[in-house]
Amino acid sequence: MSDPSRPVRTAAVIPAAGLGVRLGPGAPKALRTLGGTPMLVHAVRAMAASRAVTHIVVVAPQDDPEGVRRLLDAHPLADRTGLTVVPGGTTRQESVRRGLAALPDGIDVVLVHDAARPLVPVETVDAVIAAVRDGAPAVVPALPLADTVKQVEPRPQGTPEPVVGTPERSLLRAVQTPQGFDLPTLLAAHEIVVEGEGATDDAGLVERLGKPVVLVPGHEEAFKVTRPLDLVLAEAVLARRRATDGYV
Ligand SMILES: Nc1ccn([C@@H]2O[C@H](COP(=O)(O)OP(=O)(O)OP(=O)(O)O)[C@@H](O)[C@H]2O)c(=O)n1
Ligand SMILES: C[C@](O)(CO)[C@H](O)COP(=O)(O)O
Repeated sequence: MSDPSRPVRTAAVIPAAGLGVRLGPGAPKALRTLGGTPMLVHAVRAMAASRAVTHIVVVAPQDDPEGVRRLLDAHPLADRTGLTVVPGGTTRQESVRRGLAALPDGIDVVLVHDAARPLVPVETVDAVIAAVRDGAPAVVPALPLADTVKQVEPRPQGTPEPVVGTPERSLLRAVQTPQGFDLPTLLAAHEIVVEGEGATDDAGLVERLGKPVVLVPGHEEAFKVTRPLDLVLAEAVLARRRATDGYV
């Protein structure tokens, strides 16, 4: 049983081992720069900006975790935040699992945050942490959709796809990261869901446990850098922050 007099300790796992195929040729996505600074460094700073986060585990591209450690050591964090770097796996789910295995003892709340969402504001991070600390086992930042969504019967690329339905848009949300969990819940979720039958996010694994997942408001600037146009938007957001907020 947990000791109620012990302070809650919060850590963040940052999966950063993806290739960034949709962004096009180049270095692994997390190592590409935004305003001259690697996207991963922005993402690590975004987690460290929350005073609640005491430790960060970065899950690095498999081929060079030592290089990622050197890169992060060259961009030091405040002393209150510990840092571990481990090599990633071939899927996001596997990378997150490796990050969870590297957490230090004594962590109660864990955030999982895509390196590919480098500009999430600290207010969003803190809102997720607060909701987990208030007792929700799984918390996800989310936004309403701007586009109408169609369900289709998939066809090979270039062939028109038949529409089979139009889900009611007001009931849909686009989910972001960081997603926050009480640690035993996320560990249990990763344990029961086998690779290949996974979900595209960690909260999806928790849903399969039958545990409640709740949403808090996401933020437009927490978008995922996925395609080349996202990089243009990220550069613009960063330039505005640097000009107006003294952001580094
Ligand atoms: N094997 C993988 C695949 C993805 N990720 C991480 O999961 C996050 C979300 O993934 P995504 O945006 O899909 O990144 P990529 O897999 O790099 O993109 P793509 O699918 O275009 O290759 C990213 O921070 C990515 O680095 C990871 O740690 N390990
Ligand atoms: C976790 C996530 O960012 C939530 O929107 C998303 O599911 C990751 O998807 P990807 O295809 O791995 O980028």
